[in-house]
Amino acid sequence: MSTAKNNPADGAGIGLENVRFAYPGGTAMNFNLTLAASDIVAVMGPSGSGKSTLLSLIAGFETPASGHIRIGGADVASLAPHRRPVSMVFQENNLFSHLTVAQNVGLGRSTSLRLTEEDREAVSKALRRTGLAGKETRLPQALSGGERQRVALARVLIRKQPVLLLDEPFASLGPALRDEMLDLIAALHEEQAMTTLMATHDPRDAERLCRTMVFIEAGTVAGFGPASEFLAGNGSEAFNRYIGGRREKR
Ligand SMILES: Nc1ncnc2c1ncn2[C@@H]1O[C@H](COP(=O)(O)OP(=O)(O)OP(=O)(O)O)[C@@H](O)[C@H]1O
Repeated sequence: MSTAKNNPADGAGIGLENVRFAYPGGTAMNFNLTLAASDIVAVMGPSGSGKSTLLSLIAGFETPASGHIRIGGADVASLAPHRRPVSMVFQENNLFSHLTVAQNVGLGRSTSLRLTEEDREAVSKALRRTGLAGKETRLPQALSGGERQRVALARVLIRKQPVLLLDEPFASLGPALRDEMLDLIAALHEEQAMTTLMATHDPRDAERLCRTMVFIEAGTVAGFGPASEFLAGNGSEAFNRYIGGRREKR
């Protein structure tokens, strides 16, 4: 693993220009957003505002009705999800239940699991890096929730894509595991400098990890700027109302 500090060449800038999308019978969404290469970004906003949809559009799981999505300057609109330079980690179900830990990670190199010696070494290294050495032959159901998410991150590591999308990846974990995972992502970002977007409802996640805030409301980017400013209450009134509501719920 490289110990190099953030190198902008490792991440890719992301640009969404008038990206229009609606689920059948759903509200019209329209996203405009420019993110610098290697930024680490919190995507926050009320439930149902469109955070997961935004990530799915970038990953290619949803197709816009119109507009442009650029990654590293290239329009990725016509590329299938597996051809985009993107890795994505969901809240759960990131792993194939019939494959071992090592095989699930190996999929990051070869979807047919035809792995070279170098690939196998990369898998072992990624498992060591994520604290999973010794668990190579386990099936996902024999792991804790935190371990399963670490397997998903090990796969991200060996894919080495310039963009990482995290859709509430720690929502099902307790506070201690959550902190451990945030630290792991911060360390991976330090090493690989991938442009990272994390959808979360928890301002503490954003505070710990993110430089930039994207605030989504009703299917559009309603706020954008330094995360520290938003979290200090200097972002927008709508963001403060949203965060205030969440703080009262705790
Ligand atoms: N597959 C789908 N088909 C139809 N409507 C959908 C689908 N997925 C999401 N929606 C709707 O689109 C809107 C945006 O959903 P999305 O999941 O992007 O919100 P979110 O901000 O990620 O919410 P949450 O914080 O609750 O995860 C919601 O009104 C949701 O009900």
